[in-house]
Amino acid sequence: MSSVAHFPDSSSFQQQSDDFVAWLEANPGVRINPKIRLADLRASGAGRGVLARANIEEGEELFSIPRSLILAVQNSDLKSLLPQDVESLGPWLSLILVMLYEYLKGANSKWAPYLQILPASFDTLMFWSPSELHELQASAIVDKIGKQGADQSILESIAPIVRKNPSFFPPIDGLASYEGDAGASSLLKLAHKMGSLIMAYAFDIEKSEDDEEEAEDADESYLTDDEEEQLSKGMVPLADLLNADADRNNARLYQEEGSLIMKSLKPIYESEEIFNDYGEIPRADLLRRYGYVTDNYAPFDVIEISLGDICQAAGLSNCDVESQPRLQFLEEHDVLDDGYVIPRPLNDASLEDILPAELVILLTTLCQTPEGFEQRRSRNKPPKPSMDEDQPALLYKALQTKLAQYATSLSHDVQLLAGLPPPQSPVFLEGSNRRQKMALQVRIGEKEIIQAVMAMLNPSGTTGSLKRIANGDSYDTRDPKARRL
Ligand SMILES: C[S@@+](CC[C@H](N)C(=O)[O-])C[C@H]1O[C@@H](n2cnc3c(N)ncnc32)[C@H](O)[C@@H]1O
Repeated sequence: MSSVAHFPDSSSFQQQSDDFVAWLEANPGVRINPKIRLADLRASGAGRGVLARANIEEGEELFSIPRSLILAVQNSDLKSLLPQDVESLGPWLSLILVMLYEYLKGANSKWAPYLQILPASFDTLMFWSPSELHELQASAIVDKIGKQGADQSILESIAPIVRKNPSFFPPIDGLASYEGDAGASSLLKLAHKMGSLIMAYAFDIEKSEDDEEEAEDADESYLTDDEEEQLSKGMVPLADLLNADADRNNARLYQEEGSLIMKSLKPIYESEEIFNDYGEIPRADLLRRYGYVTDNYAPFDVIEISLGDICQAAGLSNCDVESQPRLQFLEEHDVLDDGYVIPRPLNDASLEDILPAELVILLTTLCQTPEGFEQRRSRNKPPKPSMDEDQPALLYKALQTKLAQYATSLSHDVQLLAGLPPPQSPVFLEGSNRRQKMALQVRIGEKEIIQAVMAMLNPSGTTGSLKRIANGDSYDTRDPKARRL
């Protein structure tokens, strides 16, 4: 959630919104439907958002932003100031570099009134302290934050350019340069701020036909089978001020030749909020990427069970492919993963609906008798996924292992949550308290899924038949994060 504390100068919040809208409207090619307005939603923890002033019809244009106004590598003069090809840094790092440049230009940046309204601090997981992250307990999201990797990329690819060009990247925080530990730490802080803005605000920008022709002329042999990888990122003023709340989505951004146009997807009534779509993301991922959660995303929650947990439950001493022939066999057939994602079972979903085929193949392979496995191996074919025999017991045991890694029980967490202010309450949680609450919501969702899947695997609630996978009893929960090499 964007809280009061996230905006640099909260006292001039409204003035900054007004300046931003005035700046937008002064730019040729910008159209803003008078039926919408930029609103202050800080009281509900949502920062700025866009509301309807009047009833809006389905398919109505809400606003149009010319491509030239997108804060993107192509539109910043940085690319002509540096000798190197900025775009070759890739979509993320190139935009981080350009945003650093524009941000450090201050009032001289073409995007100054826009940069001014963007938050200066975030609740995304990248910024959580170790003790705040601890509140997420055994959630697999903790291993997906990627701070170390991001630090390394910034130091390797961005720092040398920034350090070599102090006139384009003037040091801040009273530093003489971005050299040394203090310089590196100041640069990392700034670059993470830009990276986090990109993560929560930027759009993947499809090329306009003109750009595509230019790219073809420049390099006719250019080919890619992963178009998404090639899409550049851009910050689209106003379009990125729409919040999102799962299925409350009522608007979409259409990328047209010269401009990007936001249109309503359904009738929107006066005073209603206009919501974009951030996708069907689990709350853990919403927290990682956007730094907020709402209960409307709960249906998209998932759990991830690691290969290590499953191997442990099966009684294997480790999950090294080299020393475990069954894992090696699956690896050779490209059906072995480090972790398996199980979605929340909704609407009478069956095990077949929710369990990924690779997981069931792994369970089946681990449950085979030595003779059965040898036969499979000699036929050089992984088994067909099936949950007919010992597989449910093995998965049940692995889920028990997973559940035991969370420090508190589901019922304890539900009680804790009940003691906190509800979403619509006037008491608004700030800082670490809000983070704690969001972590609680995430881990409750994950524990609910684990328990629901366990109930599906063992509907009678007995553990009699589960004893068949007996040699896994010695599992050691001190090594929950065992990873395949
Ligand atoms: C694309 S921006 C939307 C504009 C943002 N509210 C602002 O004031 O700058 C995405 C950020 O808005 C906030 N946000 C989006 N949807 C939200 C919601 N339904 N509730 C609370 N915060 C939300 C989150 O902080 C998220 O990282």
